[in-house]
Amino acid sequence: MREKALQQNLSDDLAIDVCDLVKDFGSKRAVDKVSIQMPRGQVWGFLGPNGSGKTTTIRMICGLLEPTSGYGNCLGLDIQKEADAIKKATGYMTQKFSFWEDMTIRENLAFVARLYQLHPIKQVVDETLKTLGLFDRQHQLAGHLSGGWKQRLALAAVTMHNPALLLLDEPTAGVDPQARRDFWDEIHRLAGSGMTVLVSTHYMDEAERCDRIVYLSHGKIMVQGRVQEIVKEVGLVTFKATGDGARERVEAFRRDDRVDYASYFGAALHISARDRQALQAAIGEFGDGLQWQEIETGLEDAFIALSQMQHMQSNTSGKG
Ligand SMILES: Nc1ncnc2c1ncn2[C@@H]1O[C@H](COP(=O)(O)OP(=O)(O)OP(=O)(O)O)[C@@H](O)[C@H]1O
Repeated sequence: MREKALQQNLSDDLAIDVCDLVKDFGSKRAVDKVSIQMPRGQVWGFLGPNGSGKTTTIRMICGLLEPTSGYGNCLGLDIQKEADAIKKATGYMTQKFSFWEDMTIRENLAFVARLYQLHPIKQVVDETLKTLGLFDRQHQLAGHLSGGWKQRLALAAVTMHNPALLLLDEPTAGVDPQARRDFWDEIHRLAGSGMTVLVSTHYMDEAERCDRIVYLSHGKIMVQGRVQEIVKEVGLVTFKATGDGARERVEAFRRDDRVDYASYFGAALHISARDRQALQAAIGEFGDGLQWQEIETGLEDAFIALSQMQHMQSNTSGKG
């Protein structure tokens, strides 16, 4: 009854408007009271460690999985009562999107066009091939394509019916950097034409290309906002050290409780903490002989620190 009353507060102006979504698999809570209010026409990134609940949330949003509790709308449609209409109005690219490998690109797309009852098939397929830059390869077998072209074919298949919302679950996993960049150009082109895109990813450069980020951990939203807002909210101070022996000091800093995060990358040691004084004290103790410089905290540093903090919190509450 209460949910029904609350349901009336959902906004049709939002592409996704879900509240307190919970999903339990047996005794395991995969998604824990997730609420997302996403305006139309934007590109949002869905981030979080493996198993944090991204796929499960996406599947509930597009009506493929019934929530244990919670409610919401997707494109103004009730995620529980209007799942069929949502499926028609969305494009969902799963992590293991599959094709008929022994069929050509054109044949695969024609098959999808028939599934969606798109007419006239030839014209729809021609347009899709041209828009996605697949026309010259239309007669290649899907099974012979490289990872990047396979993902492009998958994108063609899920956007062919011109969905209002595109849900992409780690679409560029295992794809080389140039192909990832091309894929993201396509995503922004689609967003420019009015499509709303929610994309889960583990890549920071991709996260930085999103209008907003939602970061999940253990089924809960830990933080959301623009990249800069998130970095600020995590509130880390970061120092970078170069010089002989920088790499060898990583372990010492990692073991130190005053340091939230230590890592070696870009030929430099990076250490971060929320407590500046504590961090400087640690540098004073273990950082001798290195060249230190304070730098802006990157998104990756912020996320790794977040997941480590969350990990420590759950260990502590587990012990309690
Ligand atoms: N059908 C299922 N039955 C039981 N447990 C499940 C099922 N689907 C997901 N889970 C569990 O729910 C949790 C969240 O999984 P989910 O796939 O949503 O995470 P994810 O953030 O998408 O992970 P990844 O980044 O690895 O894709 C995991 O612990 C997973 O093992």
